[in-house]
Amino acid sequence: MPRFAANLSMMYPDLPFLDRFEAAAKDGFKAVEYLFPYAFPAQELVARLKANGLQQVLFNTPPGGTDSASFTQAWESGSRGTASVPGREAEFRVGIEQALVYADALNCPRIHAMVGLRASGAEAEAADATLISNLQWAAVEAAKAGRDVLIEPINTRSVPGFHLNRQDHAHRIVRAVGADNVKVQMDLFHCQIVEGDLSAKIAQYLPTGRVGHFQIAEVPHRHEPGTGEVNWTHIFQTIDKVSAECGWDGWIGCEYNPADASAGGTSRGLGWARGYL
Ligand SMILES: O=C(O)[C@@H](O)C(=O)CO
Ligand SMILES: [Mg+2]
Repeated sequence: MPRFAANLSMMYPDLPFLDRFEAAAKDGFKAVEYLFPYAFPAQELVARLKANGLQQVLFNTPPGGTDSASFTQAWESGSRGTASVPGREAEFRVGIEQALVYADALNCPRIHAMVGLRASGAEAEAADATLISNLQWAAVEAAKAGRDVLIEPINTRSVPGFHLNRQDHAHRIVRAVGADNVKVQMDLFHCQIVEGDLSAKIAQYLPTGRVGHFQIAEVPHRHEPGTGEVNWTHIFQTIDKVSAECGWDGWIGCEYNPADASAGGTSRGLGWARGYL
């Protein structure tokens, strides 16, 4: 059966961030993910996980910057990662180091290194070369700590200018990096917008052993499954069937904005997940 993690950056928007752990646990989640932990002391987050019987299964490396104040600033000023951006290798390395410190404290097996935007006119080949060499360095550092590093194709409707948009591109990069602990974060929201053909893509990529994590949200609006164009029953059955065949036992992050953002709206919107949580 698919295992779902609550994405605390998007779900429970009516609650302060630290209170979202308890809300997710009360709704039956056993795991959480979110964008960034850096605004909080790691021990505060560990306490919330422990108190609510939750595992941390994913978070992102900083989007740019060189210390916790500039991480937030980088996100607010539109930086969406540095992994593929020539000239920002030092920021990338600081980000990986910082993420590994938190991953250790939170006992989180994987981190997502956001690939970044490509400036108009910048060479795609140069971005790919930077991405591969940054990931080769990150793979060694993460392996010492027993962590995986993920890259995620993101659609350009949501993030104009994002360098990595397609699964085949991401898998080409991962193969070129050539490290067992560098994998793809397969977000089916982005995949449906850019490529479609979700079941075939799951069946193609999951058995490669190079999919480290799934995320889901409905399309066209990034809301709960069941509010738009995707047949989620079929998708979850496909993930289940292919996982059973290839031995994949990862998590599916619920990375959606609840359609009802008012108090209690996230929990009321979990009808789609009742049989799974
Ligand atoms: O899909 C997304 O947007 C996220 O998984 C992310 O990491 C950053 O935008
Ligand atoms: Mg995502």
